[in-house]
Amino acid sequence: MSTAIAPANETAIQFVDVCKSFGERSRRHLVLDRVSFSVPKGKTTVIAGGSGQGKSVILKLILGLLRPDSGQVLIGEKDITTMGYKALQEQRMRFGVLFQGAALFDSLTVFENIALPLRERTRLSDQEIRSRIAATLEQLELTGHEEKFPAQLSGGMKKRVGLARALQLEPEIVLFDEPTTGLDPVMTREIYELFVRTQQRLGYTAVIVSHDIPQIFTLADQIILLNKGELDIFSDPAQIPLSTKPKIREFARSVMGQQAA
Ligand SMILES: Nc1ncnc2c1ncn2[C@@H]1O[C@H](COP(=O)(O)OP(=O)(O)OP(=O)(O)O)[C@@H](O)[C@H]1O
Repeated sequence: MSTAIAPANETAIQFVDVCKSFGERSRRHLVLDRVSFSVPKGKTTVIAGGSGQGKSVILKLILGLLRPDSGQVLIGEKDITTMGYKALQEQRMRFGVLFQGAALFDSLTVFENIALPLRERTRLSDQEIRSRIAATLEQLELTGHEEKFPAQLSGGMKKRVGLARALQLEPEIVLFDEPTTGLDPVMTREIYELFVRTQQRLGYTAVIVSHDIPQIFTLADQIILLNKGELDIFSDPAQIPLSTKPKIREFARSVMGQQAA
């Protein structure tokens, strides 16, 4: 459990004493045990931890797709755990989401894939859509690829198209679930650098669930490590190997290699 809570006006997301378990009483599996943390506005936060530690559960709680057993999940200053369906739907408009596979439509060009949320959710003219997409293509180094189909793109380009699409409705918060799955370490690093540059330029809040250690750690403003229902928060990756908790030091040794020496 951690209590590193920032002032509300600087906070995009806040978990307060959140418990989440699954299963019947006799076989109850406690995944999050009174977890508290804040995600600062306009920064990049990484959530890391071993398999099955609850990283995806946290993303689903943020999106209101799961409700906690107890505790509060605040987006800005609104507690979403008590919201009805309609309010939650409106709330989700504030989010952009980028999942593992980027979920592109194979039969649509890059341009049409990126235009999809604008066509479905806005009344922008074709001209406005074209100019908005041109700006995003440039930011994500995709200019010149707009008429290609997903099958013609490299893995890294697909991820960039996925982010371009997630950014079209100008979200305040972008959630990434293992966004570099399938990429080699060099490409992973490049993609994260581009993602963090884009986040800094546009100013949204990024929450990244990732196994890519240490590549992403050195780029993040905040790192949340999840371990057996508890979490630890670091603003500087160099502090991880210096933790007073033996389990965290062990984690640092096993995944951060020489950095932990
Ligand atoms: N809907 C659900 N019903 C029952 N158990 C669930 C459900 N969702 C998650 N869990 C359990 O909660 C635990 C955490 O799952 P979660 O998917 O958040 O892990 P993770 O940290 O994202 O792991 P990975 O890195 O392998 O994706 C797991 O034990 C999982 O089986």
